[in-house]
Amino acid sequence: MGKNKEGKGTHLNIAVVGGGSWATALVKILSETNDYVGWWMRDEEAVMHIKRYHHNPKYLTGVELQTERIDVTTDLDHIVSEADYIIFAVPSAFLKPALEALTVPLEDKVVFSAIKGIVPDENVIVGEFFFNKYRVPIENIGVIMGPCHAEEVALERLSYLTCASQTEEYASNMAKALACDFIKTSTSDDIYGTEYAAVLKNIYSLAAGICHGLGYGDNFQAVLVSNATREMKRFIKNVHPIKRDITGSAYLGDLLVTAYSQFSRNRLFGTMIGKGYTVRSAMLEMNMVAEGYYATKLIKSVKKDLDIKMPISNAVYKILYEGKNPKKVMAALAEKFS
Ligand SMILES: NC(=O)c1ccc[n+]([C@@H]2O[C@H](COP(=O)([O-])OP(=O)(O)OC[C@H]3O[C@@H](n4cnc5c(N)ncnc54)[C@H](O)[C@@H]3O)[C@@H](O)[C@H]2O)c1
Ligand SMILES: O=P(O)(O)OC[C@H](O)CO
Repeated sequence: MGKNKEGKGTHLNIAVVGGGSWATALVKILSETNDYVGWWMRDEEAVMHIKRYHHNPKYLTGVELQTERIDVTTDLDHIVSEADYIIFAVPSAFLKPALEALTVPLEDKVVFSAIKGIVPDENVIVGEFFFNKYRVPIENIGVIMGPCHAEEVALERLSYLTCASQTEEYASNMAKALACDFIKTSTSDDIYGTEYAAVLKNIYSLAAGICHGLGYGDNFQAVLVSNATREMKRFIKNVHPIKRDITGSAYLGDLLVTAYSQFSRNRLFGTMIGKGYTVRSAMLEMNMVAEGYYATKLIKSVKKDLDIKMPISNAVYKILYEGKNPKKVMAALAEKFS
């Protein structure tokens, strides 16, 4: 790793996999700081559009991309072969299908997940999925987490990201690669805790949205978020008991941004449910993916052998997957809060 041509950033052989909002935001950041960014997306028309007009036609369309530094393609093998560090930013529900095209090994790569979800059928977080299915050593796995909406990256509003890996050098290299005028970065070794926090905060954001849609006010939302923080802490402590400060920005910070922000996909999805939309109609309304919808179901399988009280996740499950009345379920949940 060294300075890039303008001497202002770093150079890592790095690539981003994904064509949505977060992948686009990460490519924008990395092309500020790196000479070269590989970028895979599945949509050939979008690739042509980006090369010609320097904008993603579907996501963060206002962002002008520095395409002279970006190698954008639908050829996943090419992107993976060229890179040492690969960031995955495909919604968890589509990760396995996206990887079907991959024929080159990942074992010798440094694999970072920017995905905040659980892999369907496998019922594991993304880091574990790459370890189990692609034989990526745990030391080569990292995650990029923290309270950061792609839309605010597009606006270059100051944001903070946490790069976690059990190999300090990889976390630190990624943190340097992502740091720019509007992104501050820090490192961590808590790859499990930060990933689970990001999965859970999406479910709690759905709950916040549902309650907002039902007409609950700020006073109640604050109590919901306090209870969600405790639920998150109980869960993470149980699945990966190490010393951590749950009030850190990759844990509580991410919960707060997703529960309160106007940009939150999960909160928006939940708000629609609270207002009476069906799951199907809420999905059709959104051009984007609310990860919490999938996580609500999958976290149940992850925790089935664990004795952890998770009243908020259970309430969201009842509403989304058992068709229970949101008003009644949230009223019953509210009785359990303190
Ligand atoms: N958007 C953010 O601000 C943000 C921030 C941090 C992390 N993340 C995480 O990044 C990941 C990607 O989220 P996003 O916000 O970029 O998603 P998005 O909703 O912006 O984009 C959806 C992506 O999924 C693809 N897709 C949609 N339907 C598909 C299908 N049927 N098969 C295959 N692909 C399909 C689309 O082509 C697009 O690339 C998620 O895990 C999310 O939690 C998002
Ligand atoms: O708030 P959401 O649901 O759009 O999630 C996006 C990011 O995870 C926020 O950090």
